[in-house]
Amino acid sequence: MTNEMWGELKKNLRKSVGEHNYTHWIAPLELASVQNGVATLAAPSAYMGTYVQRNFGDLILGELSQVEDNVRRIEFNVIRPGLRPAPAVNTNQAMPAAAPTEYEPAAPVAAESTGVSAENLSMQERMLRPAPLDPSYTFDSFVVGKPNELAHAAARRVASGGEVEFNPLFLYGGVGLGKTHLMHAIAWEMKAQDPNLNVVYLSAEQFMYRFVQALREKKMMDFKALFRNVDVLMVDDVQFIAGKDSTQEEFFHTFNALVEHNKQIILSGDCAPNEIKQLPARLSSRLSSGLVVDLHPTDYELRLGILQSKVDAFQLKHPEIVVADGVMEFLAHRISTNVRVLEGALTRLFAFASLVGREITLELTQDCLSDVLRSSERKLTIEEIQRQVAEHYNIRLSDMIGPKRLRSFARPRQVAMYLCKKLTRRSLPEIGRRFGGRDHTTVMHGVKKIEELRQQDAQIADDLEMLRRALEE
Ligand SMILES: Nc1ncnc2c1ncn2[C@@H]1O[C@H](COP(=O)(O)OP(=O)(O)OP(=O)(O)O)[C@@H](O)[C@H]1O
Repeated sequence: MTNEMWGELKKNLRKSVGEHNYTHWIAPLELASVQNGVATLAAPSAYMGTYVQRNFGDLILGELSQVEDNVRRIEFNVIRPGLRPAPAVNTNQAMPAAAPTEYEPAAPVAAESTGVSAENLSMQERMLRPAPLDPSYTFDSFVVGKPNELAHAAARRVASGGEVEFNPLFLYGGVGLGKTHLMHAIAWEMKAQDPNLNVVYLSAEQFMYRFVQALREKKMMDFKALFRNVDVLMVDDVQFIAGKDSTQEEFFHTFNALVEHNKQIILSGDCAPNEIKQLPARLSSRLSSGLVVDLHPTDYELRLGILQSKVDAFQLKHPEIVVADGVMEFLAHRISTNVRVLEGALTRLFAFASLVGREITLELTQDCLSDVLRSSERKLTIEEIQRQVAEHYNIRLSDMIGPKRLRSFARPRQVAMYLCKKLTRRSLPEIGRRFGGRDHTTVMHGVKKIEELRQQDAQIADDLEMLRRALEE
């Protein structure tokens, strides 16, 4: 991706986020690299990176993926004072093995904020310096629901210490579903039980970064010794090392040595080990040898529970802010992409409400979050609706679309037409075409009929509500 493309992309962002947000948050960002599906942006401070990630992360990702279709994630690096960011690199370019980088990876925020420069740290501190743990990522703040209950139970079991039962514990799932949160929670819990326990948490990218550093400084023996002496090793986003031959080789040896000594390993990834592309079979089978659990996409109830707990936490700090009825339900319905986006939306709402001193109403929510709501809008297709309705009424899809006028087919057909009209932006003629080439007046009649029945027939009203929920989830 070229600097020109990045410039163009920023112009689009400017339109979406408005002038004020653009000047403060987007304009200072530079694109450092796009590699292996990760776009790295350079921000002047860690705080800025975190803020942008939370509030505009999905928007930026959306724009980036229009230009580079393999971008799945964005990360932020901190520009060290006095250094300009490296020019944006071509995605096809492989990362030079030991290229000196002008950036600190995102994690050294702790060192930065305590004023300790990386150069002054000892070899041991540099190599094993864990990424900071987020104090808010604890078991107490983790909301458990059906989609994550197994992962939560496994994390709790591992955190309770004692005999190592599953090694490694491998947590996987889509973006922003709580993998990192659970890993930090395990680390906090273990440290609370035994403050002397050497728990090292870091991202796979940081593991690679340190490995490359050790190679460059000819400190491989130290690197090996240090990593093999930890009590608990946690590596986030392991898919990152796939295809990086020497890093994955070293990781494999570290992994084996720790397992051999009965040391707990906890890993996370965006998919199951056997689905990680370019990961050698022997490593993938080692990673699958303990307990592999996935975090499923959130459902409506879990999202509502998470929102409730976040609102409670916000209101502890800002008791003056009132959230009107229906706002959380609205957000839980409309933002189903991932929890990070949900949280970002809430943070923005609270910031806005506290600035203007107003109650958080539905209207304010829609105004303040119009960009997030737009980008989270799931584009339902007519086919999806037809399929769901056919399944609900237990009829074949072909009967729903076909010419038969039997009531047992005609009513579900009208329900499906009604939902297509309400939940998609398709025109009546277009809907008619997709229902076996029917005329738009037939669709209009069907929609009207269901609108009437909805008022008179509780069963139809229930069916519609259930179908709408299932489709919007
Ligand atoms: N069940 C939950 N309860 C409370 N907060 C949650 C829950 N799930 C996710 N979150 C919050 O959502 C945000 C994103 O979660 P987290 O960073 O753990 O996701 P992840 O699965 O590691 O994502 P990625 O794949 O991007 O690394 C965090 O702020 C986390 O606290």
